[in-house]
Amino acid sequence: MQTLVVHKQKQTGWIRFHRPDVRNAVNLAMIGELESVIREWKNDRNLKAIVFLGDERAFVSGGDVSEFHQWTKKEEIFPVMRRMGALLEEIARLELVTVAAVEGFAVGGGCEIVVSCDFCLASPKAKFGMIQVNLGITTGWGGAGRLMRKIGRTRALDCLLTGRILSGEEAKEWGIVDALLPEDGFRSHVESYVEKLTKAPVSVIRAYKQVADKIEREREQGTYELEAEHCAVCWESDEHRLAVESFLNRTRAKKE
Ligand SMILES: CC[C@@H](C(=O)O)C(=O)SCCNC(=O)CCNC(=O)[C@H](O)C(C)(C)COP(=O)(O)OP(=O)(O)OC[C@H]1O[C@@H](n2cnc3c(N)ncnc32)[C@H](O)[C@@H]1OP(=O)(O)O
Repeated sequence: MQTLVVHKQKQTGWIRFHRPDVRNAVNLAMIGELESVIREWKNDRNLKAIVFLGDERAFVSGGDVSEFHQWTKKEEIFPVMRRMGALLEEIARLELVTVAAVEGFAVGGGCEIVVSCDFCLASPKAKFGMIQVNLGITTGWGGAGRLMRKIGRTRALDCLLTGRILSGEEAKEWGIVDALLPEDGFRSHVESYVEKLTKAPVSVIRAYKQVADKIEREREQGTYELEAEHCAVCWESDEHRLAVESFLNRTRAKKE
């Protein structure tokens, strides 16, 4: 694997996003690797949980702005958005406890990954934001619908429309983060927390996850296809093109 570091420990699978030079941005290689780990682990009847984590600087900084900008037409970007949206839907529906453990930035698609997990554990230094609006686009991976279901329509619309960045503490107050864990020894605190969440037998965990999934299905359809479509339409706009150019020029200018 080139973009992920994965291992199993006891009955928990650990997936660490690992593209540190671009703050763990999601590119096509990462989507492919994530699909293959999830599809293998979802059939492991011994596994109880999956923990997603990044590093101290970033959990995930969203889609890879440079790589994805080879595609400028909605017909080109829509399949990429829908593919990642479908993967997050699969993650949300796993019969395993899923945990996002966040130390640094979880922005854009990174925040969409967070809200597709059952739990979010964060360091006080973590930062969360649905910042897609700053690029003149919407969420493309189903995160808007999930955020609305998780923290309520008004707070979610505030995050989505303003692109505000929430600190770990604010995100806890807003309902995105379930527990704040100390920055020092963050990973071992995550391990202990996950150990408590996974005391139950596999059959109990799977049963409760089935119930949670059934309730979610009955309440409403997932919105990832709709979001992928909206995002693909916004992708073609001048606002988006200019915002991306400005982000890429900013990082180029820092190097000069
Ligand atoms: C496309 C899918 C869509 C969705 O459906 O949701 C999205 O995800 S849209 C949102 C895309 N993400 C962003 O716009 C975030 C961009 N990144 C940042 O704002 C910042 O990098 C950060 C995450 C707040 C971290 O800031 P900082 O610690 O100061 O790092 P730098 O900004 O200096 O970045 C270091 C390095 O990494 C590159 N980088 C960062 N994020 C991305 C990214 N998402 N895609 C590609 N590259 C990224 C950045 O260009 C720097 O590169 P170098 O200058 O070459 O070192």
